[in-house]
Amino acid sequence: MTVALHPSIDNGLKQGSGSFAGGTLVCKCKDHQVKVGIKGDVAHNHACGCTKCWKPQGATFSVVAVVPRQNVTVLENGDKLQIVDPSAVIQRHACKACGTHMYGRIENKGHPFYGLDFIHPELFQEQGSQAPQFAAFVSSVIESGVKPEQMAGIRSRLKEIGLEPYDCLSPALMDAIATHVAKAKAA
Ligand SMILES: N[C@@H](CCC(=O)N[C@@H](CSCO)C(=O)NCC(=O)O)C(=O)O
Ligand SMILES: [Zn+2]
Ligand SMILES: [Zn+2]
Repeated sequence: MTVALHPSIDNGLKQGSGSFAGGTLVCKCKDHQVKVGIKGDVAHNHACGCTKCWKPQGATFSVVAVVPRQNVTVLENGDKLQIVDPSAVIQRHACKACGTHMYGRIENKGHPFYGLDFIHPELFQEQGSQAPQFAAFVSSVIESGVKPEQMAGIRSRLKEIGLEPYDCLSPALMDAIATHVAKAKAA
């Protein structure tokens, strides 16, 4: 049986159009849905195995990307949003009714990713946003109940669909974090 990762990638990656102009993220409620407008395409889209990112029912990984925070606007039913864990680095604003995370915001101005919000592109009502580029925090799925002996199958399935598995972030993002830290230390 094929290893299930996430419904939006289990049948292979759907490449982005390369000219996605933005769209609307919609929560899973049947009515009074929370809607969040996003300007422009997403960046650094990835499958994330961490325990904190929102995943649809039954998924092992989330699919999460970043956008500049100024490109994110709550359009409808923002009164249904609440912060999942105010002490977390990424403050995830979730729909109180259905639990879907609509955007995650970093408020710490010293954080390497300050200025970027985390969103789940599968919630776009439009097609064409950037496809996932890699898989992050892969070993962390064990914290959600995956057995260590399942990891070889998970990593090989990720590679098969074109997502290089990393146990933290991708080398490009780890380099960006280290560059930020080095500059902060030098200042
Ligand atoms: N093993 C932990 C890892 C959690 C973690 O560090 N997650 C990252 C990536 S989230 C999107 O890529 C992170 O930056 N978290 C900050 C936060 O969640 O506030 C686990 O699985 O819980
Ligand atoms: Zn909802
Ligand atoms: Zn995560």
